[in-house]
Amino acid sequence: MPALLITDIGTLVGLHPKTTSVISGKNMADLPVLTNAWILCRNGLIADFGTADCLPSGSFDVCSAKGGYVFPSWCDSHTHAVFAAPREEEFVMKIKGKSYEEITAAGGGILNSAAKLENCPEPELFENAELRIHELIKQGTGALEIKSGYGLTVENELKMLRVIRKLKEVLPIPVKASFLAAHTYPQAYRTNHAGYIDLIIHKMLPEIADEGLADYMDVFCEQGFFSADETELLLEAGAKYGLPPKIHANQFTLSGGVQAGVKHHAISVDHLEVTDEDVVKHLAASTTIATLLPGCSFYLGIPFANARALIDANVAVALASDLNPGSAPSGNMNFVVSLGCIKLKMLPEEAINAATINGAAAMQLSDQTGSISIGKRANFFITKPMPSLAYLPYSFGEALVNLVILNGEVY
Ligand SMILES: N=CN[C@@H](CCC(=O)O)C(=O)O
Ligand SMILES: [Zn+2]
Repeated sequence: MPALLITDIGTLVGLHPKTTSVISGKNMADLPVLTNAWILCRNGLIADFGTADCLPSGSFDVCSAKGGYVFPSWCDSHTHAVFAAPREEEFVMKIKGKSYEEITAAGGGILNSAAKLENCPEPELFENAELRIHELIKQGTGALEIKSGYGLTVENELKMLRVIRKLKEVLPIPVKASFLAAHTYPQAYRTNHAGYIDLIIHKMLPEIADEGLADYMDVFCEQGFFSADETELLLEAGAKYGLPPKIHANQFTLSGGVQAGVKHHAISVDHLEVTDEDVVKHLAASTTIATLLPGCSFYLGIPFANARALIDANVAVALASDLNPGSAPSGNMNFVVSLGCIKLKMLPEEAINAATINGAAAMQLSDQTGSISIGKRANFFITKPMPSLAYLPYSFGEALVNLVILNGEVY
């Protein structure tokens, strides 16, 4: 593969040193940039960058950024991107005034997706997801976490995780898999919670570990789903198989999920639409990342997470899409960054750090992506010319990504 030189970059964004793996608190407002820049990609990696007054010499393919901004690819650390079918029937119920809980009680929700997935052959599930993810890549996403959790039986959880494994093999971006059988109780275990937890711990986990199908252990810790005690039991079981936690916590209530996650050294606790001082205190005293999902709040009409309190307490905040058919049907990270600014009151610099380097950290990928640093994967996107950095989140909904470069090649 020939080296690729990108010239005429208006502003090159996110020049954190390669040693910076995560950014917390007030440091999140610091987003180093270089104007009138170039970047050189070799062997799939960032080989060098600099300013237009000292262009590198040698023979390369050359591509002009035409004055646009170059951003490190979005690192979307929380998605449910493998699903069989959308659920726009629930969308219409929602428009008519039904809540997420009411829709779930009426046969919608996670069990609706599980029924659709049960009837979807594995090759079709894979093709659907692959197409969906290619659309996300065109919108700037360059690293992705994907959860199981619409299987809820041994067979169907394995089906989901094998689809994710195949996606890891064929996609040009790094992908991480989280095992989320503890997403809800399947119908057969509605009144036998202990039985389902037993199935997860003694049947699913050993098989998944045996095939190396998951990177993380996930639990939906929420009233009506999995309690904090059940979450702890599941996290302990996951740890025995070497799966660190990344969990759903405090989406609707103070579920105890944050405290359970922190206690078990979670890489991240995600959602946090509901927080209190104790939650913030626990996160501040830990290295656990707070991953906020404003697309879910926007779509469901639930409160937005208190990003300011978390940042003020020196917590590392990441932003992710939560792409799923029930509570966040968009995986467009440009919109997520806009919501981070508009609804979470994050500065553009904070939101961009949250969706790049901190997203990478929430997937333990910041040694290879999430910033423009020599030696990292050459994964970035070029925008149309913009008047300023803040213009990207400001002009929400505008398609600003002009060109995507992955592994040093035009995508
Ligand atoms: N909260 C739990 N899981 C998903 C929603 C899943 C669904 O409704 O299908 C979420 O992260 O929002
Ligand atoms: Zn989720």
